[in-house]
Amino acid sequence: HGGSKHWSYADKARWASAFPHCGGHMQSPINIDTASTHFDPQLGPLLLSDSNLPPGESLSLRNNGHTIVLELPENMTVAGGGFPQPYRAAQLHLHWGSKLSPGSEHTVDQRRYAGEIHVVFYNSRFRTIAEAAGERGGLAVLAAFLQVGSEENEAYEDILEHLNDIPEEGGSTSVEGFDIAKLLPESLDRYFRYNGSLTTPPCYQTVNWTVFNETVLLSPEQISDLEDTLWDDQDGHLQSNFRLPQSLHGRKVLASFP
Ligand SMILES: NS(=O)(=O)c1c(F)c(F)c(SCCc2ccc(C(=O)O)cc2)c(F)c1NC1CCCCCCC1
Ligand SMILES: [Zn+2]
Repeated sequence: HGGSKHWSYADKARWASAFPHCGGHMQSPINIDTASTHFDPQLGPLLLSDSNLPPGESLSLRNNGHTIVLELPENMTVAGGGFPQPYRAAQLHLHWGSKLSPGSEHTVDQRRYAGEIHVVFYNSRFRTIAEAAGERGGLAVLAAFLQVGSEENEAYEDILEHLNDIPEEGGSTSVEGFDIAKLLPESLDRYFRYNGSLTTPPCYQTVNWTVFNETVLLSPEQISDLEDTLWDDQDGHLQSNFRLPQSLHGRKVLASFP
């Protein structure tokens, strides 16, 4: 992944020179202007299967210098939601900000949330994610906004309690299986949908994006754990790992709700 060439969020203006797709016309993230979205009744609820991973199953959690990545079993799938075929789970990772400013990737009516979870899937008609990542409709990412609430979020704690094991880039640890669905909003039937890209190099324009309308609440301590515990590959705090909104270039954003 990530290619051999080095990149960082500090030099995101130069990504397109090293990774041509990053200069394309179907890039992510975007600002979602709710007044301009189009209701599409074909966009039914998303159906997650086999997301309740048994505690005996251990998952790898890794600090790759850009985010923390939790590997997911490929028998976990998502279907419905207007997808042509079921998609298999690959990994999930997070985007966050710093104490000074929030760090979601997508914005809604120019509002940026504290953070964002991305659950990455690949189209089951491909054998591997590497193959799917290069094909139109190959990837599907489910995105939900993280907001600061009053209660500790137990599902997120199953991940965040391990951050101290992986402060440095390249660090990895194992996490006991839990219900991955609990990391997403309760209702999977209200979401925005558009065609876009990976939000980091190589920026492949092969992602079917789903951005849930309902947000997920974490405690203030959980958000600050995420902001203050990890280091990137330049010996700086791993913070504000989000790309700025990209132009729609005429793309339509659909909504599963009126
Ligand atoms: N928002 S996103 O989905 O575009 C995204 C990011 F914003 C990301 F920041 C990332 S992490 C950066 C890419 C990367 C770097 C190193 C390693 C490794 O050492 O294992 C792995 C990956 C990241 F991994 C992803 N998603 C990956 C994109 C890279 C490969 C394609 C398939 C998995 C999805
Ligand atoms: Zn992401």
